[in-house]
Amino acid sequence: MIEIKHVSHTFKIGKKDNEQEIPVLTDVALHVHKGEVVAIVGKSGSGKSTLLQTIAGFLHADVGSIQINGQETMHFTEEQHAAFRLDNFGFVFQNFQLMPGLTAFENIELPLILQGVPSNERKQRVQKLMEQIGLTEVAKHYPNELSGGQQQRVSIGRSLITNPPIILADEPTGSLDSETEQEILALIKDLNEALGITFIIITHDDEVANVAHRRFRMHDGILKEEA
Ligand SMILES: Nc1ncnc2c1ncn2[C@@H]1O[C@H](COP(=O)(O)OP(=O)(O)OP(=O)(O)O)[C@@H](O)[C@H]1O
Repeated sequence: MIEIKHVSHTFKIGKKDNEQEIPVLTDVALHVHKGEVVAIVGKSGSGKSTLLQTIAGFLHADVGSIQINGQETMHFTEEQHAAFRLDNFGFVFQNFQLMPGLTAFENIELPLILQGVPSNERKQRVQKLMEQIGLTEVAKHYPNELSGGQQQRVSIGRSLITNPPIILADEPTGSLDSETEQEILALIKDLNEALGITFIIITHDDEVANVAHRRFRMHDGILKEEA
């Protein structure tokens, strides 16, 4: 499903005559099977988010190969990446990144509008998904009227509505208390088991990493699988 080989990336900062190089990914390899939950743990600044951005095509790594569903994405144009992302990935972030002026329902509906799905079909799909993930009661609420856990459910709903095979989650429970964290982890587990969705989860937290089938550790840009 995801096959990453020999991916390296160095950020260059400062002016040309005084350029500083920050190596962030070094010869990274990662193979994720369909239906797996994989956790990437590691200290702040170790390169976890950079790897996720590289997989999603928000950032172009200097070298290496990234194959997703059999397609090499390293040399995609921006347009190709954008189209590929919409079909293949859902994103979940620590700070939810919901649109404050849209209701829970409208936030989840948004990716379908971007995909050009007709209004009737959109409403049906959003309603069905909101029932599945326990959000019907808050459909008309705005993000600032929701608890952290509810906001993260909405953001998971938004990531799922286009039926992507892969969800990339960057610290999905990072802003939640431990009880709400457990709820969200249970939801991730259910979605993986019921729908076979593949998850790559970045986390600092061992509790979160425990839901994963396999765990990798990033240390100074080097990724290693842990036993
Ligand atoms: N756009 C950028 N330009 C220059 N350096 C960057 C850029 N983005 C990240 N870095 C640097 O790359 C390194 C890795 O950052 P990254 O965000 O991938 O780490 P992380 O493991 O995800 O950390 P955190 O858990 O704090 O998000 C850090 O030293 C960071 O300062």
